[in-house]
Formats: sequence, structure tokens, C-alpha cells
Amino acid sequence: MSFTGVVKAFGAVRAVDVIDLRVPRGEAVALLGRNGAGKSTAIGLLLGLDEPDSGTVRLFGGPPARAVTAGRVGAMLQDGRPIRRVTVRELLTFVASTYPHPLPLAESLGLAGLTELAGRRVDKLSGGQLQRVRFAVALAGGPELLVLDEPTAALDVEARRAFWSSMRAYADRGNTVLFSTHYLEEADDNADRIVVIDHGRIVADGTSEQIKGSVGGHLVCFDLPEGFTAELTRLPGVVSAEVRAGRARLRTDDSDATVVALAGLDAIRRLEVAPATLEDAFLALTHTTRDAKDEMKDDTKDGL
Ligand SMILES: Nc1ncnc2c1ncn2[C@@H]1O[C@H](COP(=O)(O)OP(=O)(O)OP(=O)(O)O)[C@@H](O)[C@H]1O
Repeated sequence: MSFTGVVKAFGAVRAVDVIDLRVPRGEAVALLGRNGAGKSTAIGLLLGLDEPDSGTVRLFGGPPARAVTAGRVGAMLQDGRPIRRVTVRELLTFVASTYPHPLPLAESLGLAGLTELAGRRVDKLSGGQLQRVRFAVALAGGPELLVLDEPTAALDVEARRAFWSSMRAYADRGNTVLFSTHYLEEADDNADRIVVIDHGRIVADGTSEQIKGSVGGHLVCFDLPEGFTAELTRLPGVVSAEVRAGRARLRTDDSDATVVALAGLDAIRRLEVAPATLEDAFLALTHTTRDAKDEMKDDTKDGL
């Protein structure tokens, strides 16, 4: 799957603002971004639901519509109302019949945790159960690429855990999975690779460890001593620093060197060293780009 120089605007909003991305077969990729970052738009382009203004999207070497028509892609999108008066089994049997190489019904029911609910009417299910039906519909055709837009949004803890274990089992068969989520720990636990989008652009792309490392792999926190004058961002390893209520929070890619330097400055007060979480990295990445953009806008305003 590939995006090359892809742009998609809605009026003045550049929802996707030059994306280049290549995903090889068999990878499980998480797409992260704040509300309105451009995830759903990118997914729509990938599925051929929308055309880019410029650039190209390719699926299995051809246009998305060809791969979708050939039944090679399964998608679980955010909306989609249930069809009335059919049972889960009837719905999945029908969907599977439209694909050339569907999964056996028992398998899609099992993977989605719906075996017990097969005889129930789709329009009588709870929100979380319906979400599992959407997952089963996405799997029914036995797709080589599974695209999931916020797949766990309505699921309770247990259903969520079961969902990820099924997703991983499906990816382990050599299938590609692309999912968006706002639950960062889910991306951390379940993706081989994480792509962070902000304002329609890719701001980070790598394994969870690489992304955490790119913004400083550890956080070093300490109370600033009276009269401390050293410039925090010049300390060894420090990538960024902030001070709140007299307490310094340093992001560092070499916490040992940072702590040794602080000791040399006799600055150790209530010291804490912790590995950065994906959430720390995400906030650092998305705030930086927003602030940079806002500053640019302000500069432009000043210039006018
Ligand atoms: N059909 C549309 N018409 C006009 N603007 C749109 C349309 N679809 C998306 N947008 C705008 O494009 C931007 C990206 O939206 P998109 O839905 O891709 O974000 P997202 O990352 O999926 O957000 P969320 O996490 O909230 O689902 C937003 O500013 C949104 O308002």
C-alpha cells in the first residue's frame, strides 16, 4: 500500500497535506492523531471512497477501487447503520457470498466474538456488540488488507482485549492491518509501526520505541534549587525542558548523562527518572507542530 505526495483539501482545510507512506504486506500499522488530524480522510482515500486532489494512492500495485472490487480489502469505518430484521448469521453469510475467497462463517464469528450472538437480530444489539458485527463484516471476505477506523471506540475492557488478540491473530497470518485509534496504549501494544499525523502531515513514523526515543526516551523530573541558573536544554542528553511550579521536567535521550550532570550541579531535589510513554511522545509531537503552525499564522498576521 502506498501514498505518494497525496493532498486532499475540503475548501480551505487541507485535511491531508502531502502524505508519503509505504506499508509492506504483513505489517500492523497504527495511525494516530488528534481529532481532525486527517486520519479518516486518509483512510477514505486508501479505500478509494474519495479521490486525492493530487498525488497517488496505490493498493496492491493498482488503484484502490480495483483492490476493493477484487475483495482484497476489508474495512470497518466509524459510521454505518445496521440493516434491520436480519440476524448476525444472515448478514455475515450475505456479505461473505459477495467475496471470491471469504472466511468460513464460523471463523469470522469466532474472531469477532460473536459465536453466541449469531442468531440475534442485528438491530437489537448493543453498541459494543454492533461494533463487533462491523469487525466481522470487515473480516468476512478474508481480506489481505484490513482497515479499521477507531475499532474499539464502543468496546468494554474485555471486548477490547478480545478484539486485539483477534486482530493480531489475523495479522499473524500474513495480512496487513491499518488501524486508527485514540487509545495510545493500544497502539503501543498492538502495532508493529506507528504513524502520527498532525494537520494532515506525518510527524512521526516508526516503532513505538523509535517514536518515544525521538522526543527523548526518558523523563527526568526534579525540584529546581534556589538560584539555579544553568540552561536546562544544554544539559547532556536533554531534548526539551519545561518548568512548572518550580519543578523541572526534562525529556532526555540519555538519562544517565543528564542525572550525572545534575548531580555535578548539586541540583538533585526529589529526583524522578521514568521512561517516556507513547502518550508523552504523542503530546510532544502534536503540540510542537501545532504551536509552530500557530506561530507561523501569527507571524503572517503581523506581516499583513
Ligand atoms: N467532507 C468534509 N467536508 C469538509 N471538511 C471535512 C470533511 N471531512 C473532513 N473534513 C475536515 O478535514 C479535517 C480532517 O478530518 P478527519 O475526519 O480526516 O480527521 P480525523 O483525524 O479522522 O479526526 P477524528 O479523530 O476526530 O475522527 C478536519 O478539519 C475536518 O473538519
